[in-house]
Amino acid sequence: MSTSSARYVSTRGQAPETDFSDALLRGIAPDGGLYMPCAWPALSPQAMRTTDYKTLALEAVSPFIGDALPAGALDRALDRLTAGFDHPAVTPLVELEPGLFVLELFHGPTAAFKDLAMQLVAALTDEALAASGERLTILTATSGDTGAAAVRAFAGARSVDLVVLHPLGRVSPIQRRQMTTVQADNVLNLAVRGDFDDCQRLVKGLLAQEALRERGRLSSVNSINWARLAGQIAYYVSATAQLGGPATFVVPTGNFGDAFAGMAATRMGLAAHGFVAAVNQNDALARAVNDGLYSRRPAVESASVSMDVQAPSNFERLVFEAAGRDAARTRSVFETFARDGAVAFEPDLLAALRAAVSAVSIDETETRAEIARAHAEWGRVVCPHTAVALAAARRQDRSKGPVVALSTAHPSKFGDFVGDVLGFPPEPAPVIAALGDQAERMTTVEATMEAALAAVTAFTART
Ligand SMILES: N[C@@H](CCOP(=O)(O)O)C(=O)O
Repeated sequence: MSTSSARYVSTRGQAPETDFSDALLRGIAPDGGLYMPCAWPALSPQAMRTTDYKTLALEAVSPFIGDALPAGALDRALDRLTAGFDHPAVTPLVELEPGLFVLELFHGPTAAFKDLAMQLVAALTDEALAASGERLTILTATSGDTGAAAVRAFAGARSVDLVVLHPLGRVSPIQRRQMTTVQADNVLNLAVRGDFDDCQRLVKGLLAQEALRERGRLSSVNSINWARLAGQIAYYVSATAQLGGPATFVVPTGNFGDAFAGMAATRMGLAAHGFVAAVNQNDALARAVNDGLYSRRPAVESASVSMDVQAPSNFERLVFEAAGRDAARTRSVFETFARDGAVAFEPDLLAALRAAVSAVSIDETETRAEIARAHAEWGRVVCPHTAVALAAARRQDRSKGPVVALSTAHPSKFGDFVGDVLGFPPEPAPVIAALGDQAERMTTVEATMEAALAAVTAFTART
């Protein structure tokens, strides 16, 4: 394990280099780019041999922290993480049929894969704030799962205020109640009249607001925060260890953080046959990779709500890597996209993007059909996001090795839709069954910076 100081650069190249603690507590670089490690650390042989989640996560994540946090911080954070999971393997790998597996990532406190990194990030944030004596306001956009995981991880945290922006009426009722029924004074839920991309745009805009910054540190726990991705690398290592060799990973994709974490694992030396980003009909990423044009369209509503994203933030990290870490070129791509709503890739960049990931779009009809097929063929009840991944996984060539579809959420978070397809409701996950019937607390705002800023300012000024 490394104890040297891991350093971070911005994908836009106009922010000073920094360490893990600062990258964690900023969330996004001051030039609007995303932090990336200056160099990819190598995974230790020990990390790739063990199936013990805490051991492998310690090995995989510690080089990204170096000596930027107090000694033992990661060890304590991983104890907190693993204690919150209801499966001894934490991320069990299940074979569906020869050569096809699902990696179950939903055994945590909110029954979605976000818990794996969010619990870790919350514990590491506590450690960083205790060391610096600061308070932090966290701003987070969600299409359902991130917000629930963040509320669960940060509710009641002494040095943190958490503001979660979700698109009004566009998350599942369970996802909404996981956020809004938590009675914690340090949590504000904003229901935004817009879509997830509006919420993410507002978060990025709020992070840059001087008026808010003057009142204290601001950060985000979306996957724009490098610490989120570092935490998600571990389960690719775990899957490969459980399998005993490399796989093709099919990742249900929204903000592209999860898929990018897998690619990061391979940069660190993990063997994999490839990555497939499985998107729903919100297919900006698939169109970018398959057609070479990254263009903005309004998000459409789907059953796999957590993937209703048309401007996936982590695509910027992929472009940065594919461009050979050319920050000026990356900046130009994303400034063009922000200005014109579309950017075409030059042939060399497109070839590098395609070498890193392939992308498949699965529509609502196929999602429903896959939920029914998964139940008929394997007796498995799956959530719509997992169904998107499984439908894409069926299209993959298994002759070069096994295919692993990531199962990112428990079906009972989407009980109405899954129940409608199958004709019976999914068995609730214990953490869903335990959801109380407390009154919901949320504030509805327009999708404008003025409205969001006013709500956040009033919240942070409340004491
Ligand atoms: N799928 C997400 C959208 C935000 O993704 P993140 O990984 O960047 O936090 C959600 O469930 O909210």
